Amino acid sequence: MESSNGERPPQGEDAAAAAAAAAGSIGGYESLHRLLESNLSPELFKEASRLLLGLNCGRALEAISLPESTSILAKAHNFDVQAFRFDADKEYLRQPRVVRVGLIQNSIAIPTTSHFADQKKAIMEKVKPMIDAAGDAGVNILCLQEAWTMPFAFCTREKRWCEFAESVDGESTQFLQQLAKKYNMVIVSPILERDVNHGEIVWNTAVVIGNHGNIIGIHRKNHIPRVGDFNESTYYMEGNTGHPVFETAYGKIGVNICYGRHHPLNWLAFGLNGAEIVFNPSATVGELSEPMWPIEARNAAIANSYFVGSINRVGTEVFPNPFTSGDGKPQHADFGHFYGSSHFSAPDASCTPSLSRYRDGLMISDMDLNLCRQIKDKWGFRMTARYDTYASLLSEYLKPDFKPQVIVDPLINKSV
Ligand SMILES: NC(=O)NCCC(=O)O
Repeated sequence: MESSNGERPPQGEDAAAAAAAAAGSIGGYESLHRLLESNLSPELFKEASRLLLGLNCGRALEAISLPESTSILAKAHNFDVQAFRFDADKEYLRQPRVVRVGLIQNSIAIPTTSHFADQKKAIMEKVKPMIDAAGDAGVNILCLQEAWTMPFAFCTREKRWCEFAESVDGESTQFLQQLAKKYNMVIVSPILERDVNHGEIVWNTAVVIGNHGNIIGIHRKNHIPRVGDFNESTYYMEGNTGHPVFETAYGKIGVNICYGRHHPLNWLAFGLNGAEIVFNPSATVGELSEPMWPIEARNAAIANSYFVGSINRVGTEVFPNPFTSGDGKPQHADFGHFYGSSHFSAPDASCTPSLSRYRDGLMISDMDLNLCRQIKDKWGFRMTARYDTYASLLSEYLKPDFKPQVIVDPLINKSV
């Protein structure tokens, strides 16, 4: 059946998703992939997928099957699960290094007007079955979304939301440490951090928890947005942890938190430090960034010969007090639609389809990390980069008397 605007409503969705679509929500179609799948012939869909998602080792990415318990949890708790496999070529001197990696995207659990303690508890209760599903599926490294323990309240500029901040070894870390140990899984936990040893200031931080439940280290968000309603500079400053790469039991990982994905040199720095997988836990809305979303992480994976796991939260979060965007438009009480669409990108330019644009989800991928070096050998980007010239340009640029290297056409004003 077609709607009045000629679009087919989503197929096989749950009631909430169908209601969102019927209401004309920007959530509408679940993903580009599913939109194409439901509208193209199988033959054309295969070709469109090849063009959009690329090929891995000359083939379309294969879906992998997961244990029944994962599907049961997904059904019972109404989240999307998708799982794929990235291969690498066979090598004679190295065994394959296959790791199973997971990404979790979710909406908040109860209204932002609820007691803060209840909100946090409800989110943790909501995310727990998704972590259990990842654990049951044998995920080795799991990453949650940016500031996962709270609504993304920074649009409001109200300081009371700072109450969600926790010390690095606080409540959410302790909760995840048990699960990391239980499932022998590395967990990346992006939170609002309260730095108790430095004047109780607040940071946007990812805590990296090892598979023994130990805290391996932290990374603080390097680039703080000042765009649209993303007024995060009201709450925390640019991070002071550089570009650490955490060598875990399953591979070398980095975390490029949200807005850092717009900065190619930020991605580069994790690559120079040897990352094999970089996570990009995010919170971003459709009107602002959706056209950029499938491009930036994928480009970073290609340019730096590593895998990228991109995560965005889901849903529309409505806040108690309206705020303005400082653009002369009417005040409003929500950011807009967080469009989910979490996915993986690989160094060979292939990528998975995305999770739902409006449902909670768990994306799982097996990835042979040998692909990183194979692609470095094939394309030689590290070898052909001109780091010396970039470094000297950057050091000149930082000087107050920097002059851009522009050669003006002496005939620029001459009429023809
Ligand atoms: N959380 C965050 O940094 N959002 C900024 C908006 C964007 O980068 O799309």
